[in-house]
This record gives sequence, C-alpha cells and structure tokens, in this order.
Amino acid sequence: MNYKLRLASTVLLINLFVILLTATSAYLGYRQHQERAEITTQNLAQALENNLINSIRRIDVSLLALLDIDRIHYSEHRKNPTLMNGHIEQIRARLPEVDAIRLTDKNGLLLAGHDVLNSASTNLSDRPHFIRLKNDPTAELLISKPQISRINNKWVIVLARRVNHPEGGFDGMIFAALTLDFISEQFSSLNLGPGGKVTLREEGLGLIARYPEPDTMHRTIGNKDVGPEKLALFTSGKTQATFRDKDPDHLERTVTFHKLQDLPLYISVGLSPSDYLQPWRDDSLKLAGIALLFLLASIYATHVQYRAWLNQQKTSEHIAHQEALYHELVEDTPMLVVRYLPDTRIIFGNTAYAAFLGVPASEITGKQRLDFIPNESDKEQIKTRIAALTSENPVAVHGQHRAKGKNGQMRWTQWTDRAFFDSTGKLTHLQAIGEDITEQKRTRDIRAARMRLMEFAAEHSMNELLTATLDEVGSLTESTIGFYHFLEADQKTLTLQTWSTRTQREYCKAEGAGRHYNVDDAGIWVEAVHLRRPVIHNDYATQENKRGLPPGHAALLREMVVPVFRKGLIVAILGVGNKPTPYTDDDVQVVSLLADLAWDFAESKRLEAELVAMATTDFLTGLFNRRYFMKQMDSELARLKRVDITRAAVLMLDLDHFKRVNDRLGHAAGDAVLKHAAGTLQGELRKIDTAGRLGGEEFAILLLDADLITAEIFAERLRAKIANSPIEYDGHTVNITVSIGITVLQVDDANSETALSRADDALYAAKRDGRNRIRIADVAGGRKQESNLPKPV
Ligand SMILES: Nc1nc2c(ncn2[C@@H]2O[C@H](COP(=O)(O)OP(=O)(O)OP(=O)(O)O)[C@@H](O)[C@H]2O)c(=O)[nH]1
Repeated sequence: MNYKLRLASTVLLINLFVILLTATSAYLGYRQHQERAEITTQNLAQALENNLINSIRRIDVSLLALLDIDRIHYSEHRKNPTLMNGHIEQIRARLPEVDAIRLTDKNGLLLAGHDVLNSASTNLSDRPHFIRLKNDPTAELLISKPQISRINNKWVIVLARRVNHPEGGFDGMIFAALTLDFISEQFSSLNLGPGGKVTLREEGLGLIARYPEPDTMHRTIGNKDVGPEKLALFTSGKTQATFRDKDPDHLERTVTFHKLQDLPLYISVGLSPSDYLQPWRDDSLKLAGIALLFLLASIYATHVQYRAWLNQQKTSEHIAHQEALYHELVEDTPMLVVRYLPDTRIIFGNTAYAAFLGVPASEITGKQRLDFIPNESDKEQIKTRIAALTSENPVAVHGQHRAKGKNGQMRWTQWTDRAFFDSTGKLTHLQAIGEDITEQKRTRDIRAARMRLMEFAAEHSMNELLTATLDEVGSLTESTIGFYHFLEADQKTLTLQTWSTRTQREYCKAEGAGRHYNVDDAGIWVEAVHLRRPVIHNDYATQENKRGLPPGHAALLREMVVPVFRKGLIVAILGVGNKPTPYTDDDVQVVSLLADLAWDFAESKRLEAELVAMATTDFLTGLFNRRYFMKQMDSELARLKRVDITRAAVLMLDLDHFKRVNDRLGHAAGDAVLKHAAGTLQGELRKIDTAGRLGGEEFAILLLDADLITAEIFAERLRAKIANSPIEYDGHTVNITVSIGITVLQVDDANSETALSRADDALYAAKRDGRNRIRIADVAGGRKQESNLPKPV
C-alpha cells in the first residue's frame, strides 16, 4: 500500500472511530435523558395520582361522615335541612380543595350546603351522576364529568354519593364540588418545563384539567382529542404506560398515562423532549463540535503531513538520483575511489578500487584502508594527511604511497583525499580518489635513471658505467644483488664483467671479474641463456637445478636474469636478486630496458676506444702512428717552452737494408720483421715514453725526462738488442740491424718537425757511416756527432 493511501486510511479510521465514539456517547446520553424523562413522568404521574386519590378518599370519607351524621339526625335535618350546613362547613374547612359540599333531596333539589340558601330552587336531577345514583342503589362514589356549577358558575367536577332513606329507597345525593381551577393549581406546582403538559381526563377521555392551561381552557374542557398512542392504549384497556406521543397540539412528548386505581380518572404527565433533551443537545453539540474540530485538525494535520511527505519524497528522490548519478560516475570511472571513516574503516570502494586490490567489491566495506598499505612510513604519511584536514581548513590533500595491489603486488598510487564534516564541524568521513601510477612512475624513474647514466657515461669507463647501471636497476627493483656479464659470440662463453656496488660490498667476496665461464658449467642463473628469454626464480631454495653458491656468497632468496640480444645473439645478461617481494614482468621490463641501455653504452665505449685507437695507432705494429707521435712531441715541446726545465730526447730509427728482406723473402716477411722490431722496441720503453712508426721501416721514440747521454745509452741498448735478436721466418733466420739518430727538444725549436729533422739528419749520418750505429745531432750548431759508445762489431 502506498504512503498516500496508508495515511488517508489511517486518518479515516481515526475519524470514524471518533465519530463513532461521539455518536455512541450522544446516543447513550440521549438514552439516559430519555429514560430519565420517562422515569420522571412516571414519578410525577404517580405523585399526582397519590395526591388526587388522597384528596378523593378524604372527600369520600368526609361525604360518608356527613351521610352518617345525616342518618343519625335524619328527621331533624329533613325538617330543617340548614342544620346540616354546620356539619358540612365544619368538614369542608378541612378540605381546602373542595369548593362546596351540598345535599339534594330525592328530586334533585338542593337541601343543604354551601350557598344553598341562595339557590334553593336549584334542581340537579338532570345531572347524569344524580340519575345514576338514583337508579343504582349499590352505587358507590361517583365522579362526574366536568360541569359548570349551577350555583356559582365555576367549572367543577363533582364527587357524589347516594343518600338512602333510613327505611330504604333513594333519598337524594350528597356531593363535593372540586373546582377545576384548584386541580389546575395542583398541577402548576409541578416543574414540567416549558413544553411539559399534565392532563386529567375522565373515563370517557373528556378533559377535566390540564396544565399549562390554555387561554381557551373553558372551551377545551370535555375535549376528547388525544394522541394516537394514548388513544390506542386507552382502547386496549391498559391502565398504565409510558410512551412517546404526539399530542393534537403537535408537540411530541414522553408521556406517562395512568388510570387512577379504581377511579374513572386518567392522569397523563408529559415532558417535552425539547426541554429534557436540551442538556443532552448542548452536550452533544459540544461533543460534535469537539469531534468536528478534531476532524478538521486531523484533516489539516494530514494535509501538512502529506505535504511534508511529498517534500520528503522529492528530497529523497533527489538524493537517490544524486546518489545514483554519483555511483554511476564512480563505478564507471577508471579512477580508484574509496570512502572511509576517520579511523580508515572503508565504507565504500568502487569497482576499480576493488579490482586494483584484487578483492571482491562486496568484501571491501568494513576493511581498514591502512591494511592495504604495507609500508609503515606510508601509513604514517596518510595519518598525517588526514589530520591536516579540519573543518577550518577543508582543502583536499594530495600524496603518493605504495599499496598492496592484486596478487600482493606492490603498486605506486597517487591520491587526493577530501574530508566531509557535519553541521557541527565534526569529521564524518573522507573520500580518496586515486590512480595506479606504477607505470608512470616506472617510466619516469627509468627516464631519470637513463639521464643519470648518460651523464655518467661521458666521464666514466665502461665498467664503472655498468656498475652504475646495476646500482640504478637495484634501486628500481629493490634488489640487493646485481651483476652484468658478457656472452661471447659462441653463445657458450660468459665473461664475468661486473657487479653492483652493493653486491661487491656485501656479497661478492670471491674475485671473478674478467673470468671466462662456460655456460654449461653455470647454475640456474644462466637459464636465461639456455632458454633465450628472461627467467625469474622467485623461490630460489626450491629450484632443482641450482648448483649452489660460491663460498662467501650470501643466501639467495630469489633472482631474475634478463638476456640482452643483438642481431639474434645474446650479447650480455643482467641479473638481479633478493627483492623483498616476488619479481614480476614489470621488473623484467625495467631490467631489460636498462640492460639494453647498458649494453649500448658499453658498445659505444668500445667503439669509441676502437676509433681512438685507429686514429692514433699504426695498425701493423701497434705502435702510435706518425700523427699521434707528432702530437705527443708537440705537447712536450709546448711544455718545454712553457716551463723550460723539462728534458726530452727524440730518437729516429731506420732498419738497415730492409728492402733486401722484402726482396728476398717477400712482403709478409718484411711485415713480420717490422712487427718484431716494433715489439722489441716497445719492450725497452718506460711507461712515460712514446714510440711511433713514422712510415715504412722508420720509427721514432720520445724519451721524457732524458738528456742526450741517457738517450744515447738507451739507443745503444736498443740497437744491440735488435741486432742480437734475429727473427725466424719461414725457415729462414733474418738478422736485422738498426741505425739511430738522436737529438733533444730545444726551446728554440720552431716546431716538432724541426727537432725531428735534426734527429733524421743524425740518422742519415749513421747510415752514411756504415749503418747499425748511432749518431747524435749537434744541437748547438746542427753538427753531427759520432757516438762515444763502443762501435758495433
Ligand atoms: N714489407 C714491407 N716493406 C715496406 C713497408 N714499408 C716500406 N717497405 C719497403 O721498405 C723498403 C725501404 O727501402 P729503402 O728505402 O731503399 O731502404 P733500405 O733497403 O732499408 O736501405 P737503407 O735504409 O738505406 O739501409 C722499400 O723496399 C719499401 O717497399 C712495409 O710496411 N712492409
């Protein structure tokens, strides 16, 4: 049942009940007043009956007494009837209701009694009661119909008795006359109310007396008009009844109709409902008024209530609509939405949030938001953020923290928390909207790491760069172990390259850098090479193929190794280990990216080194080329010019009769001789010295911190070494010698070429002088000097 119908029926029922109650109460009141009226009429009728009967009995007794007196004094009274008057007056004085008592003779002529003397000729023989008394010797007291007295013209009724002659026979009538006025007066003493009515009727229903008396009373005396009820009752012979009747005067009354015992008189007492029901009417009207007021009040209250309900309905609908919109919005958004209480108990989490946590949406409510945040510092951070929200400062707060996502994965999330307060300023709940920024953060972190590594690469060696890469990978994946090893093109030989700083510090007690390692001899950490894909061992202890760890290696909980591919071949592997939580595909992505980057850096470092080498080195002998050698000389000469205290010697060398080797044994043999000579030469140098091949079979040496004497000693040692180191080539023993020209750099030298040509001149001198010997340039005047050292044999 809808509210409207329920409200209407409730109010209707209440009102029906009130109306019923009012009606019942009114009806009962009516019944009570009606019954009371009936009882009152009965009591009044009874009282009147008693009064009248008493009077009549007293009058009758008085008449009988007078008859007795008359019988005793019969003869005297008949002789002088006035004698009787004294007795009559004496008795009448005790009967105030009686107007007159009189005596007639047998012919109806008045003999004695009140005013009889003045009306002696009055004859009553025609009166019906006289005739009846005359004719009926057994007649008792007779009551006449109302009649007008022939003596004083008053309306009276007469109570008469037969007078018998002492010797028998009718001898007249004694009677008492009651004025109707007197009876009416008796009635007037009753309090019947304005509509009340009392009547006395004789046996033929003729009216004797009535109260209130109408103005035309004399015309209504003897009137037999009665109400239908009364008539029916009378006809049925009943002597007493109480009923509602409508009188000929058209007034309805409650009437008690009573026959006066054995007397031929009927008394009727009627009370008008308009009188006795007046208090009931007043009460009922009041009650009805109250009921009406209640009805109106209830209708008004219902109306107000209904309006309020309608408003409430509208508000509820509006709120429900807003709620639906909010839920739709919140459920459709890919953002994570969670509403929670100040103690972080969740009251709502959207689908995206549930999916993020990997918890069924239905189970989220009631859980603590902090339960999904494993990191203690993050928890503290959130509590601080919540505390910062007050009703005075209700702005949203932003922050990032880690959260335990689906399958226990650690995810980075970014949140905006907003607080809601009630009207008293009390914090009721909070709403946080967030997103999973793990990918973004990873991309950002990787980009930052790349930038750092690129900067780092410019200033550091390949190995330093690889270590730095491993340190970055370690912090991105929360790993405490990291290693980077190269794989040769045979895909079998690993070259142990480097480890992360932390690994070197905490784990790798065994030295292994540069060691070659056969893939087939390695443990499961090289599975990535066998399987040619990234491999994760999240529970290292349960792995069957592990071969154990070298002594001094800390326990390995879990590891992940990714291969680096170039042109279909694995060129390197990067491994990490001991992350506190399991490694995931996300880690593979991070590690792969940086491993690749590291390889590219390593490659470019290698190429760079190659290019440098190519630019400075003679490809056949491995000595520096002419350009580089001259550059070294330039810088040394510049230093000399700058400081003027440094010393440097320059040696020019040329193999003797080298052409013959070529001619005799071929060009390859010549190359071999050149290499051999270069090797011997290089072997004699200190680290600070520089040797270069200037072209063909011509070499040069720059000896730092050396004067002519030192240079000469060195040159001689070199000459002797070469001369005494024949080379075996293709079954031939090739003996070679070398001629050397020496000079020193001088502040005055215009450039390197100046010094070099001086040495070259000395060399030419050595050749000219017979080869396999040393000549020193005359630095002062450019004169060639022969060496003081022993001559070659
Ligand atoms: N095998 C070989 N021969 C070279 C190379 N560069 C130059 N030569 C040869 O070295 C020889 C140099 O000959 P020459 O300049 O006549 O000098 P020589 O035969 O050593 O005689 P002297 O210097 O006078 O003792 C030439 O035959 C060049 O072809 C090289 O890189 N390899």
